[in-house]
Amino acid sequence: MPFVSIGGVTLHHRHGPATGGAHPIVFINSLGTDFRIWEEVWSALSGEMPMLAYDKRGHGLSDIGSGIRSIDDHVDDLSGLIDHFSFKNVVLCGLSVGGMIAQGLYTRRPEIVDALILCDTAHKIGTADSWNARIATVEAKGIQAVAEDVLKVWFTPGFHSTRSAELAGCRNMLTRQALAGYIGTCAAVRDADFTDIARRIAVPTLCVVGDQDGSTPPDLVRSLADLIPGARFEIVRDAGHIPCVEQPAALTALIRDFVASLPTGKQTHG
Ligand SMILES: O=C(O)CC1=CCC(=O)O1
Repeated sequence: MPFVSIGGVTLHHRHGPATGGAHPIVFINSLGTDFRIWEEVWSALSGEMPMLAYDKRGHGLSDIGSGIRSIDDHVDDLSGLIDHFSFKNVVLCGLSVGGMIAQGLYTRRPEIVDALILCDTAHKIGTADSWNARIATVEAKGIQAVAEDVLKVWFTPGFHSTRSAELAGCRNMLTRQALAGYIGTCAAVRDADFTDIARRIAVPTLCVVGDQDGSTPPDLVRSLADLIPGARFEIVRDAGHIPCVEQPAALTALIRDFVASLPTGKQTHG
């Protein structure tokens, strides 16, 4: 079964065959999602590079361990998981809070990270007031009470009107997350500010965003790219906050092209 205990936290993961490519890629999912959001990207890239995806603490089938105090708790788990699989020269591909976790891991262990793909993420997401309001609503009424607003930022109006089964499945995924995992991760995002960290990123970085992302809009993601020396910035058309679900082919093409452009040995700049 695809479970491993890292520092006492049971993590649910998916591990692709260690074939092809000099760079293993590790997918890190967003708030309220589990690693199934990468399914179509995973299938398309399968065999091209070693791959790892996992449910972060308090999400999907992973445990919450001792709780979530900050992004650092998620970084602890990711660090241990990468060691468990003896991955080196890693490309971290993080979506939203997953992008913050990627930036956190790079800062802590730059020697194992060769490149970053920062998807629909930023150095700072939302405001303390917006996160506190969401936390209060979820504490009082459950995730269900914020689900329709969240789904509006996750996906474009076109997705809402034409892909009703996927929308329903994603609603189920969101509303069935563990309350403590969801609330703890909301608070971790609220308290995170990676502005100074982003300025010091010295590995090749691709920042990518859906053109209709209502959570981390293109201008915000562009401002993240502007902070990171040499970062590439790309927009995925007809996508909201989760292009790996809404436009997996376009995102896969960007990932494939970026990974192919990486030198086989680590190269830093900045
Ligand atoms: O759920 C949202 O509002 C979008 C989001 C913000 C941080 C994250 O990981 O997802």
